[in-house]
Amino acid sequence: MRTRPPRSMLYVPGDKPRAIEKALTLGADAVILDLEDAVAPEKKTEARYNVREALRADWACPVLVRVNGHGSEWEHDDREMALYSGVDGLVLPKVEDARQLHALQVHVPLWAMIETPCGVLAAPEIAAVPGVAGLLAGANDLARALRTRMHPDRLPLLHALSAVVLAARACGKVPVDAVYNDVRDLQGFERECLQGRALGFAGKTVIHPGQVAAANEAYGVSEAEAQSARGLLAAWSAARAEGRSVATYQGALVEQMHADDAQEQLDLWEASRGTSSSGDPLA
Ligand SMILES: CC(C)(COP(=O)(O)OP(=O)(O)OC[C@H]1O[C@@H](n2cnc3c(N)ncnc32)[C@H](O)[C@@H]1OP(=O)(O)O)[C@@H](O)C(=O)NCCC(=O)NCCSC(=O)C[C@H](O)C(=O)O
Ligand SMILES: [Mg+2]
Repeated sequence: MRTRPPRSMLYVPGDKPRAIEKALTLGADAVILDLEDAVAPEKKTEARYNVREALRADWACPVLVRVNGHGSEWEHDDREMALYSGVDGLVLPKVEDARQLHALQVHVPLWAMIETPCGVLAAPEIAAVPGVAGLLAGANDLARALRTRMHPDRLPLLHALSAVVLAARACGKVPVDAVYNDVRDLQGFERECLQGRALGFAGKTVIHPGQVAAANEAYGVSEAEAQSARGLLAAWSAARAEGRSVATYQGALVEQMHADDAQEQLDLWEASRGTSSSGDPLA
């Protein structure tokens, strides 16, 4: 079966049963049940209980749990509950040191959040840990730590965001972009998706039902893109049949890497046909 990285990963606060129930049907490629920053300290135990119950449900997509941070009083119990309940992966917030991950003896994929200056600087070692499936950028914590402000074009964060993409891609792992805070501003969200895709992210973390479809579309392969990939591959095959390793398609240079990219786009297009539950986006 062809697989694809998640286009959308929906955070759902662990202390909001209504939102958890709703998340079952929203069409996200993955759901992250959150026990960390979306849950107040006095609600941590209740949220962990809710998440344990939620993991029993029949989900159409992989379900991950974001546990509380390394060294927190809740981290151990969160992790044990999630692993015991059959979670599809753990999201680890504010990872700063690969040794933290090497020490974890778990059997599920790890998604490391890069959201501190130390995390950005250690991203290459974190991404290289064998159990790490992907890196998630955390723009809110990064902005706070860098003493910058959230900015429409994200200029102050671009270096860090690109560092996340570089580290993940260098290790064959999945880079996932940060959340967009203004849930009423769909246009701004779509703009940021396009920017994230251009930077090399494979998908986006989202925080509201209204953002899911737009992320799936922005990070998916459109019919027009698939068509163009087919055309490029035909031009490339014709050139190769004549012994050439350079071609043009619609006036632009085509070499092996362009053909590889077009083939990857076509594979993703095929994998994403039908519902989001067809195939495992996190496999
Ligand atoms: C951002 C929100 C607080 C907005 O809440 P609200 O104004 O209540 O939303 P709506 O009234 O528009 O909600 C409409 C219905 O949708 C459901 N809903 C809302 N959010 C979700 C969700 N995430 N998943 C599933 N369903 C959701 C509501 O229940 C309403 O349903 P109904 O009753 O049927 O009308 C809120 O959206 C929210 O809490 N979002 C998630 C916040 C979160 O998870 N935060 C933590 C992750 S982000 C982060 O930590 C950043 C990162 O670490 C960093 O550093 O950057
Ligand atoms: Mg954060």
